[in-house]
Amino acid sequence: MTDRPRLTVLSGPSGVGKSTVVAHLRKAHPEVWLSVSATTRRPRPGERHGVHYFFVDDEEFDKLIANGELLEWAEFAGHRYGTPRRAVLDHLDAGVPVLLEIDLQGARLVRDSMPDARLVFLAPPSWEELVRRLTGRGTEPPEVVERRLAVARTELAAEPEFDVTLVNTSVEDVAAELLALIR
Ligand SMILES: Nc1nc2c(ncn2[C@@H]2O[C@H](COP(=O)(O)OP(=O)(O)O)[C@@H](O)[C@H]2O)c(=O)[nH]1
Ligand SMILES: Nc1ncnc2c1ncn2[C@@H]1O[C@H](COP(=O)(O)OP(=O)(O)O)[C@@H](O)[C@H]1O
Repeated sequence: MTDRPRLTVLSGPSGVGKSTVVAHLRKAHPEVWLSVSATTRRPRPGERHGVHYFFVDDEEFDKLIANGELLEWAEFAGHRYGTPRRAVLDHLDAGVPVLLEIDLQGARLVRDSMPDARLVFLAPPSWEELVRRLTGRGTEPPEVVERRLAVARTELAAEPEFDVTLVNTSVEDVAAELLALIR
């Protein structure tokens, strides 16, 4: 057995600031490898194929599942999202710390298949602040925001399942705490 670095999974409700924290961390620490997920959702303005996500259609996603190419996958707010298995294992084998930013269902699946993974929950300072961030981001129409907030209520209840909780008050502080956990 090689001495593999640990897999870190960052999860938390939509709009809590996962992408913001991860972007901040990676800017200062590009040595942390962030898995790029496949998704059937359409790109938002500025999102690039292969950088933010691999944007695929339903048929391509079906193939990824059928070929066993996904470490885990889940349906979230009407779209499917999955972690390509090979790249994660290759980076871990090469000694590179790997970070996954995935939803609660995916975090549970990783916990079951890779018990050594460390599960980190990103929590909002308050419910009101979560609503403000998700609405303020302005990337989704009101009905999608509503759907994501409904999911967020159940996701917040799952916090005790995680190894660590970080409260996203300051992006800088949380990114530093996350880095310390990854290393
Ligand atoms: N299970 C799983 N969830 C994912 C994956 N990639 C992204 N997600 C999660 O899917 C949810 C929706 O992501 P997205 O549409 O980009 O919205 P955002 O996170 O609110 O910006 C978030 O909770 C992501 O963490 C994946 O590969 N697997
Ligand atoms: N610590 C923070 N304080 C204030 N606003 C934040 C903080 N972290 C993130 N945000 C803002 O909240 C919104 C949602 O953040 P985002 O990273 O897109 O969340 P997620 O990836 O969890 O869905 C964005 O507009 C972002 O700028």
